[in-house]
Amino acid sequence: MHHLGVVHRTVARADRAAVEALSAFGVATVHEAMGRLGLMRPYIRPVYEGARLCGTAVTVLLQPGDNWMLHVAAEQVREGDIVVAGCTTESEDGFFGELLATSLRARGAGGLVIDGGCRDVDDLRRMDFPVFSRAVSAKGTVKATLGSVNVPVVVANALVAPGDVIVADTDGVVVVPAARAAEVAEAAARREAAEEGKRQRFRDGELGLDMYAMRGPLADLGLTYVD
Ligand SMILES: O=C([O-])CC(=O)C(=O)O
Ligand SMILES: [Mg+2]
Repeated sequence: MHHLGVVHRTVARADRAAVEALSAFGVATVHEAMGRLGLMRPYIRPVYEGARLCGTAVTVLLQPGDNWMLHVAAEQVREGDIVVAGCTTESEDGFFGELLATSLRARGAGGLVIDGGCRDVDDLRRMDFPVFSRAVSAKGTVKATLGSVNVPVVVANALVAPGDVIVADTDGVVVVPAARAAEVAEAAARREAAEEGKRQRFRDGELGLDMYAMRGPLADLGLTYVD
């Protein structure tokens, strides 16, 4: 089967309870909890301050300067999905704006991640429809070439399969494979608990040098203090 011109209607979405659990954590915690994997490149940024999202991926493979497949994807969206769009070739055009956001929201989508451009940012902020993109661009797009929906897509260096969990906040975007969602949520909770312990010790004035037993290894390497 060709990779372009295909729409998969059946998606194995990550377990809802696991998605809900992951939504409580920040991107850095989720990334660490899954073994420092799954991060998109940091050029993908929220289009307005404070945007955040968590949900299951409906994936889109776009052609440069063409947003046709976003409309095709809208029909495949279910409550709690995030539309995640990669592009066959780098493109910063404004594929997405408030009209498409209105459509996606009506279908139950919780946001968009796009390795392309986005426009109508003031409206998106007012709507509080979270979008993470590589660019903001007023340049319009056409509807002329086929891409695909719900195929595995590489988005900003991260492989996204339909149904994977996407978590995005001010720190970036992380992809959790659907099969790992519950396990990663548990690891994230353990990590947060451990960090709370460390936070209290730092607050009390303890130094990382002592907390992490770093003095010995630093001396072994010959770190020298000079008065
Ligand atoms: O219409 C478009 O092509 C993109 C856009 O600005 C919108 O969705 O509002
Ligand atoms: Mg518009």
